[in-house]
Amino acid sequence: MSTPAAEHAVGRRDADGVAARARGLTKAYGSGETTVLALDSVDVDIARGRFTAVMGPSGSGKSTLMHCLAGLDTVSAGQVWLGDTEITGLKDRELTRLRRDRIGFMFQSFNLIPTLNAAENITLPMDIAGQKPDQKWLDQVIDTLGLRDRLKHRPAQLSGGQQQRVACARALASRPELIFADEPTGNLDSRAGLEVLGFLREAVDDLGQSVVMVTHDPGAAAHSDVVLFLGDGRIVDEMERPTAEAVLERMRHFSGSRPTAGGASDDVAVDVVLAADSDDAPLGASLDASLDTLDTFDKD
Ligand SMILES: Nc1ncnc2c1ncn2[C@@H]1O[C@H](COP(=O)(O)OP(=O)(O)OP(=O)(O)O)[C@@H](O)[C@H]1O
Repeated sequence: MSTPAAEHAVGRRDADGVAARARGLTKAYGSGETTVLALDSVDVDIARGRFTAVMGPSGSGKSTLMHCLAGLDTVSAGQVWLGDTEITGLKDRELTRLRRDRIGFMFQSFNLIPTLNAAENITLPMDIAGQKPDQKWLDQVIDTLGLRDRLKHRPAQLSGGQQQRVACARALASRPELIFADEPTGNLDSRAGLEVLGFLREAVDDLGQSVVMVTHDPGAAAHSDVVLFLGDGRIVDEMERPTAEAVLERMRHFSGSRPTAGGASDDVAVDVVLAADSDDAPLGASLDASLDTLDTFDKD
């Protein structure tokens, strides 16, 4: 999945400002002796119109950072903004509306509703919100993602890659200010994963979207404009125009990396980069995941 940074244009950095921002962002889980400091006073700017990857060893705080930036989790201290809106301190109802109207989500598990076809899944968040999609934009997204002839198919009738493309279209449908993608290629074989990364890249380059992607895969991170490296709840490094090799090298030298259940995190990264193509993409989205989706796009 290695793509030299030079192969793609750098997203429109700085020109359009900051899509999300955090200052002194601190998140602690638990209390007393069992407190875990998942994020330790993080300052970060997520540039608008760029593709940002977040990497780091298991337990370094990647998901927590994404959840706090997306208003899916509360913070212990510090401030978070989406564009000019400070989201820390918003009430649940306001946060739900902000997520629904201004943020797109992609998850490793696709989170599609099994009983709805692709077209219905794509517009579900907007349907729930009572919003009418901009048909011209929607057509552009559907064609860019190559989903035109799959719109009537249900998730079980689609490959894993196609399901993730539907999830990508769903995230793009309302033209959100920022798309958060949590391991979007984690359940895909490397060919389908490459495709999805290519579409995220196009969403940034051709459609002007802003994307933040959490990944363990240096090959996936190489599709981004900039990689933020987390270690022990802090941003410890940043890499512009990453290549898979440079990211892998950086990960190897990580200090404070914590072992995962399956082995050291660096080994995971190496495995993913070296993994051979496989055609056995997992199919089907679980009902639990689908219910999570409904929660995420909750009505107000
Ligand atoms: N709900 C929770 N309760 C207690 N501790 C938590 C909770 N969620 C996360 N943590 C802890 O916070 C730290 C950061 O977790 P986080 O999931 O953000 O890491 P990560 O970098 O995304 O990890 P991974 O790569 O394994 O998904 C970890 O030590 C984790 O155990």
